[in-house]
This record gives sequence, structure tokens and C-alpha cells, in this order.
Amino acid sequence: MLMKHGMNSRIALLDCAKSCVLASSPVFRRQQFLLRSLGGFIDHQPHSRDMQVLRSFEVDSECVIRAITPALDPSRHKGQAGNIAVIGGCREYTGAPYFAAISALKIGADLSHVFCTKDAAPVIKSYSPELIVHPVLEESYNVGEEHKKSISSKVLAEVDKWMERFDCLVVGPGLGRDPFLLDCVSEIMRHARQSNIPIVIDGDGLFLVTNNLDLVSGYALAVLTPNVNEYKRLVHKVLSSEVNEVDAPQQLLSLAKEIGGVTILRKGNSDLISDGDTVKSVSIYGSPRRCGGQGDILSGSVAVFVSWARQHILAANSNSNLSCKNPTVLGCIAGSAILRRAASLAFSNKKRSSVTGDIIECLGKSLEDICPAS
Ligand SMILES: NC(=O)C1=CN([C@@H]2O[C@H](COP(=O)(O)OP(=O)(O)OC[C@H]3O[C@@H](n4cnc5c(N)ncnc54)[C@H](OP(=O)(O)O)[C@@H]3O)[C@@H](O)[C@H]2O)[C@@H](O)CC1
Ligand SMILES: Nc1ncnc2c1ncn2[C@@H]1O[C@H](COP(=O)(O)OP(=O)(O)OP(=O)(O)O)[C@@H](O)[C@H]1O
Ligand SMILES: [Mg+2]
Repeated sequence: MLMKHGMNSRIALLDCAKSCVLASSPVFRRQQFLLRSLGGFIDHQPHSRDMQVLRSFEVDSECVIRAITPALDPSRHKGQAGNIAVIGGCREYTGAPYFAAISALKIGADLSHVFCTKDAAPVIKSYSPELIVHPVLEESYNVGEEHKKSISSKVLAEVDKWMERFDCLVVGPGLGRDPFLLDCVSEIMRHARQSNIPIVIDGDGLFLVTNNLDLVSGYALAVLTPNVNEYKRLVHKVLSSEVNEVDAPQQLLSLAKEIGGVTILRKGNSDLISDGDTVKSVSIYGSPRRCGGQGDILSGSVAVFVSWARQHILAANSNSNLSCKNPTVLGCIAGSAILRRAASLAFSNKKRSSVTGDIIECLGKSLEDICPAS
């Protein structure tokens, strides 16, 4: 299946493949033809042996979702089903934090906050009145050198006021890469960690963490959700090697272990999940559309399911019937499966025109089919 690449790089890949075909032997030409007719670029296509290996890690995601999703109990009050905060949204990107935050609500969280830059806030607010939007982050262009320290403390104080109420942070969707802003976000992450709040790290949050591994190293409540590029950067940095498709589960396991037992959800044709102890795979059918924003839905969904999984494991007091007891792994399994089911539903309705908003609209049905509300 196609990865999300720019059109130019796709054309370049095709040109390269064409010239190989012209220059190659008849046997090679026939192999190229067969691979093409199976539909995909060869360098990213998992081989059937690899697919078989992945299948052996496949998990019963429906069973996990049923176990951790809380009942709709009238005695519960607002906030108990989840209070999520997304740290992201800057001048360039307003869609990504919105997708993550609204997905958290559509899965079933009670409250969803966004902490973003002042420029991004009115835009994100205008997308939805459901979100609580805090225009607190600052980028370098807006801050004189002499004010950096005081502004940084102010940003941190604004987020700290709310911190203890959050069940999970999502750091990175549409965050951008401004150095001053990323320094402030590093401090926010350190405080979240001191308060034992789970952190899902995606997008530019992964850019930050890959260059500052101490932010997450050894923190069992950290979840990294890299796409193909972000994974490559992590593997280069941490394992000093190339991505290994032949033994992908083993490499993911080593990577998670090397970062001290964080949970990593490696996104792709199959989503692979590891906490350094175990590897799970979610391969249920999703969508052949690779429109931008699906990873953002995933990060918001995983945040809610991690919160629910923590509540479940705590309440079950080690009597959970699930073999895996790590809430971050359980949250990744559930988030991945619900997103993929929603993407599949959206695609069956809208085909080529299905976009991220259509998938978000299907999150409710995707969960309802497994856990009916009544
Ligand atoms: N509707 C929206 O608002 C959406 C917004 N989105 C948001 O976009 C952000 C990037 O996420 P993505 O998925 O495009 O990153 P990815 O595939 O690693 O990079 C592709 C190439 O671009 C480059 N590059 C990236 N960021 C860069 C930067 N700030 N400055 C300079 N270069 C940058 C990168 O270069 P490299 O890292 O290799 O140097 C690579 O070659 C992230 O915040 C995400 O949440 C998405 O969620 C989609 C929907
Ligand atoms: N090749 C693929 N085939 C099928 N599903 C895929 C494929 N690649 C990704 N997915 C699905 O899409 C979800 C999002 O992954 P993707 O790689 O698009 O993230 P991303 O690049 O971070 O997205 P975003 O555009 O939000 O930043 C994954 O959880 C996975 O289920
Ligand atoms: Mg992404």
C-alpha cells in the first residue's frame, strides 16, 4: 500500500523504477511487473514472509476494547471518562491539534483542551465550540531575547494550573519546530512526568524527543507514535542503524527497551506496538487513502484509551482477564483498532474523496459496533 509521500517523490520513484525495468534482464522485468501488478512501491512493501511474521503478533483488539471501555454509568460525573490536553497548534498548523482533540471527545472523553500559540487559538476555537482552547504558547518571532525567561515561566505556570486535572497529554500534533516553543514544551513534559501523567508523543513532539531522549527515557507512561519518517529518525538516533523490515518486531522491541520501556506504536500497513517486553500487531483493515491527519486522530484516541486502560487495571486490582496489563500498550491497541475501523467505514462511504473529517465522523460507530452504549 502507498505511504504518504509528496507527489514529486512518487514521480521520482516511478521514474527510477522505469529506468530499472528498461535496463534489466527479462526475469527481473517479469518480477517488476508482478510486483507492480500487486500494487505498490517495492521498497516499502512488506514481503509475504514478513506479513506472516506480523500476523503471529496479531492481538484480539475487540477483547481489549470491551475490557477497558467504561460503561455509561449515570452515577459518574463530568471528567471521569477522561480529561485530555493536546499541546500543539502554531502559525502553520491548526488542523492537527483540532483533529487530535476532537477525536478524544468523539471516542468518549468528557473534556478536551488544546494549548497552542496565540495565532492558532482563534482558528482552532472557530472549528469547534466543544474544545477548551488556551492561547498560551509563544514562538521566537514574538519574543525578544530579554523576555524569554519570564515568558517561559509564564507559559509553564499557565499549563501547571491545569496539569493535575489531566488524565493524559498529547504532545506534538501541529506543534511546529520553533526552538523557544520546544524549550517551553520540554518543561511542560518534565512537569507532567513529575505528576505521573501519561504522555502521547506525536508529530513535532517526536522531533523534540528524538533530539532530547532524556525527556522520556525510563518513563513507562510515555507513548511514542511515529510514522514512517519519525520512526526512521528514532532508529537512526537510538540504535544507530537503518530500519529493518525483515525483523521489524525485534527491532521495535529493542528500540522500546533502549529508551527505558516507553511504549512505541509504529504506524504503517500494520500498526506494531511494543513496550520493550512484548510486541503486538494490529492489522485489521483500514483505508487505502493516506490523507494527512489520520495520525492525529490516532494520538487523540490513544490518549483516551490509555486513560481508560489505567482505570481498568486499577479497578481490576490485578484480576483483569487481559493477558497484557500495561495500560499504555492496551491504549495503543484500542486506539489503533478503532481508528482503522473508522477509516474503513469512511472509505466505504466516500471512497477517494474520504478525508480526515469523514473518519472522525465514523469514530462513534466504530466503537459502538464493539461496545454498544446500551
Ligand atoms: N492539517 C494539519 O494541520 C496537519 C498537520 N500535520 C502536522 O505537520 C507536522 C509535520 O508532520 P508530517 O507528518 O508532515 O511529518 P513528516 O512526515 O515527518 O515530515 C514530512 C517532511 O516534512 C519535513 N518537516 C516536517 N515538519 C517540518 C517542520 N516543522 N520544519 C521543517 N521541515 C519539516 C520533514 O523533514 P525532516 O524531519 O526529515 O527534516 C519531512 O521531510 C506535524 O506537526 C504534524 O502534526 C500532520 O499531522 C498532517 C495534518
Ligand atoms: N500503508 C498503510 N496501510 C494501511 N494503513 C496505514 C498505512 N500507513 C498508515 N496507516 C494507518 O494510518 C494511521 C496513521 O498513520 P500515518 O502513517 O498516516 O500517520 P502520520 O503520517 O503521522 O499522519 P498525520 O498526517 O496525521 O501526521 C496508522 O495508525 C495506520 O493505522
Ligand atoms: Mg503525524
